[in-house]
Amino acid sequence: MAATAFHQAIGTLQIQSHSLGLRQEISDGAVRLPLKSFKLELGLSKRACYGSGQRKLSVIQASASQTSVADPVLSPSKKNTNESWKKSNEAALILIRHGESLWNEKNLFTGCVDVPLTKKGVEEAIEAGKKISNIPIDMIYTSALIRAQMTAMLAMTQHRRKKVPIVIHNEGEQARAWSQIFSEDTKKQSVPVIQAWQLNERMYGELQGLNKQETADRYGKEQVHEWRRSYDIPPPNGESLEMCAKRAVAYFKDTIVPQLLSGKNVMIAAHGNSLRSIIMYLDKLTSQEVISLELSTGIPMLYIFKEGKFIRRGSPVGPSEAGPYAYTRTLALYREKLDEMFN
Ligand SMILES: O=C(O)[C@@H](CO)OP(=O)(O)O
Repeated sequence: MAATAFHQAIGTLQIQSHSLGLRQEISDGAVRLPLKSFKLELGLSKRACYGSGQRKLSVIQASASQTSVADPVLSPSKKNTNESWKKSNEAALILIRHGESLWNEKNLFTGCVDVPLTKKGVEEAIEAGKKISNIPIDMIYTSALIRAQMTAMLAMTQHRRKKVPIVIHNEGEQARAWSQIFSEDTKKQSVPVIQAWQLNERMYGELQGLNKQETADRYGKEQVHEWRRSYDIPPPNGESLEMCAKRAVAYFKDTIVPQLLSGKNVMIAAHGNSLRSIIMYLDKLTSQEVISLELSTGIPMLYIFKEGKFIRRGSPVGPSEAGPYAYTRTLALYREKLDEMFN
């Protein structure tokens, strides 16, 4: 998939929802919002979809008629692949908070302490992988912490495209030289995994390793809630969400957005607070609104990057359902190609 081809993409998807048979609903059943066009979706409530405890958006019906093919799964030798790909003018962005860690289980402040997943966390990561198994992924970004890396790798074991996630070692000349791949075909069957400390969990300062309940008992619930969820109040000697955002959002804008602009579909596996700061940026949440933003472990969130805008598509539903593929023609076609290739 040529990066330049993406820039040449023409035309926009302005398909009326009636012709697609799309309906959109808030999954608690309380609100139903028929979409007039994809564009209107931009006007949906900012807080419509975060994690299992919150309201979720899901598409419940789709019958898109498909005419052109933006086809990243066709083998490179097949004709029309490049031409077809040029027609795609969007990229998928998947955000996943890691599965439950051993310190989540113990209710300890974790921050930048590098703790692995529990068995439940492993299962959550695998479940998350099933949910995104039909969404194209060309690049993976994880934090430098093992719980996010485990989550990304376990999720990829479920992907139907069966590309191999390969950790990129850029830490020195020798690391680069010794990890080279000498087959272009093999490279095409792999997904680079970039590890970046900037995506790490917020540094929790002197709370790291303390029990959350005991800390609340000692310092008061309100104080601890301020440390945990306010935008600009840091925990003792730690990072506020604002400080975390400075590095996480800067990395997102400087490194990840250019990949999306070039048409690459990206997955980010990171943490409650580094992802809260990125979502705050993507959804233009205020410092007040971000206080109530909670992310569940192992629930993937999907955004479509199109014409320079991020359009939240909600949490992908089960792989057997139409789910988020109904949201865009490109995703629907990608899934159709996977069905052709692997069924
Ligand atoms: O302990 C942590 O590192 C984080 C995420 O688990 O906790 P909190 O929910 O308080 O931000």
